[in-house]
Parts: sequence; structure tokens; C-alpha cells
Amino acid sequence: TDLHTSIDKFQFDNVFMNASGVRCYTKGELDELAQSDAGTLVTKSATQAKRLGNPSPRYARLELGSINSMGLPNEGLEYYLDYALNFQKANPDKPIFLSVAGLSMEENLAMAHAIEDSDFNGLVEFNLSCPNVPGKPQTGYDFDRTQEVLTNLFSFFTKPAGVKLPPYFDLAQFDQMAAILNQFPLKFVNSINSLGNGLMIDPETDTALIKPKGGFGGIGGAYAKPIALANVRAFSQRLDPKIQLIGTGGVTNGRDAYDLILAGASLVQVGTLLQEEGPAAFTRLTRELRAVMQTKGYSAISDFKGQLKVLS
Ligand SMILES: CC(C)(C)CCc1c(C(=O)O)[nH]c(=O)[nH]c1=O
Repeated sequence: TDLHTSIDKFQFDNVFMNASGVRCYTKGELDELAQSDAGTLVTKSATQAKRLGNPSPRYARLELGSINSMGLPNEGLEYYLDYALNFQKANPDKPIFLSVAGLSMEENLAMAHAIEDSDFNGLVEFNLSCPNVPGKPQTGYDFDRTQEVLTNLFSFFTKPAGVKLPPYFDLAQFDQMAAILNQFPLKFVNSINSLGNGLMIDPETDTALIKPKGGFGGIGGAYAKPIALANVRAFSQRLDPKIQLIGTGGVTNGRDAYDLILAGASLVQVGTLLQEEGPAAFTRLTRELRAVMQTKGYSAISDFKGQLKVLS
């Protein structure tokens, strides 16, 4: 069985990769991902300047996943661009992803210009969970703002790019978002980011588990699986076929990855599991996905990608 997959002109020898923000902050962590069985990697969402992020505890493992309010800690765009340029020289056959999350439209556009003017030849993931003007929901939940950001971006940006979306829960939102995304030359849409603003409690102390935002944070892990499947499926049904899907959320084993691919995913990102198990998780996931494919009689990802059946 072969886990080869592609997005646009980019070929990957394995469907698995990290979710942005997980074990991808430093060159050392990124090198560990590069040396793992993952087919590619994405850097921590960058801002122009280095950020320390929120005070700890800002991540906590939960019974069925995780909660985080990291606060966008990162080494700054130049650091990740530098890593990417060195990486592509040493690994010409392994395209990677740069993630960008400006704290304002102006910052996003400035970073996009810097990337456009660079020799980076991989793919750029614009994180639409980035904040919007205060008092308004995150960019991904503000359709007019999303339209504006993408219009400005693609007025000059020509490198391969996609967006990382927050989860949507209403079918009309899928319709509205897909209608916006279909207007732009996106190579991929990555669904989903963490389930925004959950809350969990320490039973010993009756205290919120994480410190920032009074304990509010994004939920990942098994809790996210049914939402991730629905978002990947809904966009797969609505987006122009030129726009590939990346599935993120709830992957704990090979079957979870298989399900995201059935829903339409061309690549599968791993967050909470990678955080907890480390890069060796990719070796286990690869083995387990191959086993599921063998059971089903499939030898390639294309044999079953998007082939979810429904009851008639
Ligand atoms: C939530 C933001 C800080 C605006 C973006 C970065 C981010 C973070 C983070 O850095 O807190 N955590 C997530 O689960 N998803 C994200 O996209």
C-alpha cells in the first residue's frame, strides 16, 4: 500500500504531517519532524516579530484531547523563512508549509509580501483564526473580513497558498465560506483549527486548567473528530475541485486518518496526538493506515479519497 498523495504540483510520499503549532516552534523541533515518517511539515504560525505568547500553564492534556491558549508564541517570520530556505536547498524533493498568522490585515499582507519576494518554493498556510479588529470575531468567522483579506492578498501573491479554517457548525456557514473561497486561486483549505474557547476544570482545585483568558482555550484531540469530518466533507462537497482539502482534528489512529481521507482530505495533520506521543506517532499512524487500506483492498490513497458513502 502506498501513502503517496499530492496537492497541486506538490507530491508527498506520505499523507501525514504535523498541525501548525505542535512541535514546530524551533529548528530542532522542525528537524525532528523532517526526520520522522511524516510526509511533510508546517511551521508554527508566524507573526513578523518574535512573540513569547501567553503565560503558562497554557496547554493541558485532557481525557479525550487537549486545551490550549498558547497566544501565538513564535520566533518571527524571518526565522521560519530562513529555516524553509535552508530546508528546500537540502531537501528539493520534500515541499514544506509555512504558516502565517498576522495580528492585523496589514501584518498579514506585509508577511505575504516578504514571502512573495523570497525564494521560498513550498506552500503557504494563512491562518484565518488570527484575530480581527477588537470586538469582532476571529477573521475566519467574519465573512466580509475574510473576503477583504483574500482579495488584498491575491492582488499580489502568486506563490501556492491555502487557508487554515476554524470549525463551522451551520450549513449556511459552509455555503457562505465556500462561496468566498471559490473566488480565489487557493491550492488548499485546511479544516479544522481547534474548537474555539472551550474550558476545562481541575477537579482537585476547582480551578480552570490553563491560565490565559480565565481558562478559555482551543479544544483539540478526539473531541474534535466529528467536527473535523463534517468540515472536511462539507468543503469537499462545495469547493472547486482545484482546491484540495487538508484534514485536521481528532486523529488518534490509522482509522481516524482513513476517515478524514474518505471525507475528502489529501493530507492529514496531527496535533494533540503528536504533542503527546512525539514524532514516532507518524510511524504508528502510517502502519495503522496501511493496515486499514489492506483490509479494504485499497493500494493507494486515490482509491478511496472522498469516497464516503451515505445511506440512500
Ligand atoms: C488563536 C491564535 C493565537 C489567534 C492563533 C494561533 C493558534 C493557537 C495559539 O497560538 O494559541 N492555538 C490554536 O489552537 N490555534 C491557533 O490558530
